[in-house]
Amino acid sequence: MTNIRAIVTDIEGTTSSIDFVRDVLFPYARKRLPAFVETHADKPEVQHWLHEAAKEAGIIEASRQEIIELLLGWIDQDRKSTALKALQGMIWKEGYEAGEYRAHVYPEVSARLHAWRADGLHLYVYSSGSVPAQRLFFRYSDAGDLTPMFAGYFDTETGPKRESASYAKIAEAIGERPEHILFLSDIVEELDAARTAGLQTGWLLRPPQAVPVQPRHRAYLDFDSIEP
Ligand SMILES: CSCCC(=O)C(=O)COP(=O)(O)O
Ligand SMILES: [Mg+2]
Repeated sequence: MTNIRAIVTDIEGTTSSIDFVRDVLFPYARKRLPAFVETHADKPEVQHWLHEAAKEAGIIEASRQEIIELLLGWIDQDRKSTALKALQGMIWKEGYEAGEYRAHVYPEVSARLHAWRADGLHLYVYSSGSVPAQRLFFRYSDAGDLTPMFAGYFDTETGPKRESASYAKIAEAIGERPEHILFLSDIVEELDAARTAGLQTGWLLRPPQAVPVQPRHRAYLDFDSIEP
């Protein structure tokens, strides 16, 4: 890799385990979502995202209960809906602040982020989780508060992660040429989209995943093997 000035990393499957998101965060949000919506539906931000969810599903006239059912179904499908992610983030906040869980990060990640920062690289996050959820995730990580490592955060309000236009927008927002940015993810379609926009790519294949014989992107088992 040459001339990397910025690294943009995905979260789930890249800095952190899919199991933590699936087995801790999603069930926490699922259990509390109905009461959260009933309690906070009068708040403009909550109202906005409930309306966006209904719009996305094409059910504008839906009752509150129908929207709750819709959102619970989306949690089960792991649908990367911007509206669902925003609402999940608000619910997770309560869990982090109550000390119910800490966000998982793989053991080598914190040291690597510190080393890259010390080398003058600028670090960013791009995840389907909402930006507030990303900030909470790294603030309450099991490696301590990692938010000082990151210069900025992007979510699907910038655009879907499998569309190259999203990466072009991120490069513009960061103020770096795409070829000077390394995007890290566990999802090959996201990496394909980033490459189409001109970014360099790194494919995190955390064990027990097998590295294909001819991977479409440079493959890494962990952050220690990445030399930007
Ligand atoms: C940081 S919020 C929790 C993760 C989440 O909801 C999610 O969808 C993560 O997707 P990613 O794009 O990081 O693979
Ligand atoms: Mg991922």
